[in-house]
Amino acid sequence: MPAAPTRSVELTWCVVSIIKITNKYITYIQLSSHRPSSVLPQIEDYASTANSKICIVTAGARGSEDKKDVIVRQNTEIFRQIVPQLVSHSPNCILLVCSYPVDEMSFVAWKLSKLPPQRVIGSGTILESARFRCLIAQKLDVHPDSCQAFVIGEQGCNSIPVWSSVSVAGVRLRDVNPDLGTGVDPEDWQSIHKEVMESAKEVTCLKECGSWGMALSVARIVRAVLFDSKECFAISTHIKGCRHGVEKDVFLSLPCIVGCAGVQFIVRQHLSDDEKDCMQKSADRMYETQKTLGLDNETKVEC
Ligand SMILES: NC(=O)c1ccc[n+]([C@@H]2O[C@H](COP(=O)([O-])OP(=O)(O)OC[C@H]3O[C@@H](n4cnc5c(N)ncnc54)[C@H](O)[C@@H]3O)[C@@H](O)[C@H]2O)c1
Repeated sequence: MPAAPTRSVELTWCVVSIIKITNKYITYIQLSSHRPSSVLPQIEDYASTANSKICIVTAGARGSEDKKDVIVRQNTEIFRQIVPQLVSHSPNCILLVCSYPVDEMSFVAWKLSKLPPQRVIGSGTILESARFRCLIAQKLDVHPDSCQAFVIGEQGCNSIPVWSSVSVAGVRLRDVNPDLGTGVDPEDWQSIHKEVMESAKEVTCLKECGSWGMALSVARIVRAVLFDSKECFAISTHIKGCRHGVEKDVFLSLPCIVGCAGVQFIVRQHLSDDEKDCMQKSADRMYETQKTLGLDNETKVEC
């Protein structure tokens, strides 16, 4: 693996570095950097991206994550410049969105691209889910691969840990501890979700860069698409009508089977009433933000 630059490590750079060494078969990766760099090729001419199987969009405005509404509007303008051009040259591509805030930007990319919803994927809560599994595994002293656990919904502080389905080797932990993940749990499993949300800051503090974990997650999604592996990831997807009561055109994370067609299907987890309620609240928040983006008149794609 190439040595990490000491300053200003962009997500694009990390994704490309990881994919280069793990995957020989990628035909093209969309790079978003405008910044002159000896490492990142610059794309001025979108024709050079023609017939990509997968286009990864990491372009985004810099700004405080507290000002999410401002960033959504700025990034929507950036996506207007990028997405239609990309898709016109690669009409059969899978569009993989990483830009913040990923759920809103996946919706924007879907609207602007006019692609079928299963071909627009947001990186969503894939990294949170990996960290969640890891911390649960540490507490139980088992390998993370032996733990099934997902963080779903909205990426960030409103994400939802699905305590109701956490299991090890098919044993649901709620069957062992019915209070698992609740406020009255004597074992305080709830604090693990807090740790997941704080871990991004901690990683950035310790490593001076938080992009490598995200880049590894993106590389896993890319591999699943290119090798049609049908792996299951918590990624941001169009969730309307997915049986959790959400009837709005919004993108939120749910466990999805990923293959060459993008999201092959959404896994229908049995959520508790509280978890469904949180999904609905996130969907309502998304919908309110989306209404302000002026995308309502874009051509609607049938789901
Ligand atoms: N770093 C992470 O761990 C991480 C994780 C998840 C999501 N994200 C999100 O992914 C995005 C990229 O992260 P980053 O750390 O690389 O940020 P960054 O600010 O270093 O990179 C953003 C890139 O977008 C480019 N850009 C801006 N406007 C553009 C336009 N109109 N056309 C083409 N390119 C344009 C910039 O030149 C820059 O290269 C951000 O939105 C970030 O919030 C980052």
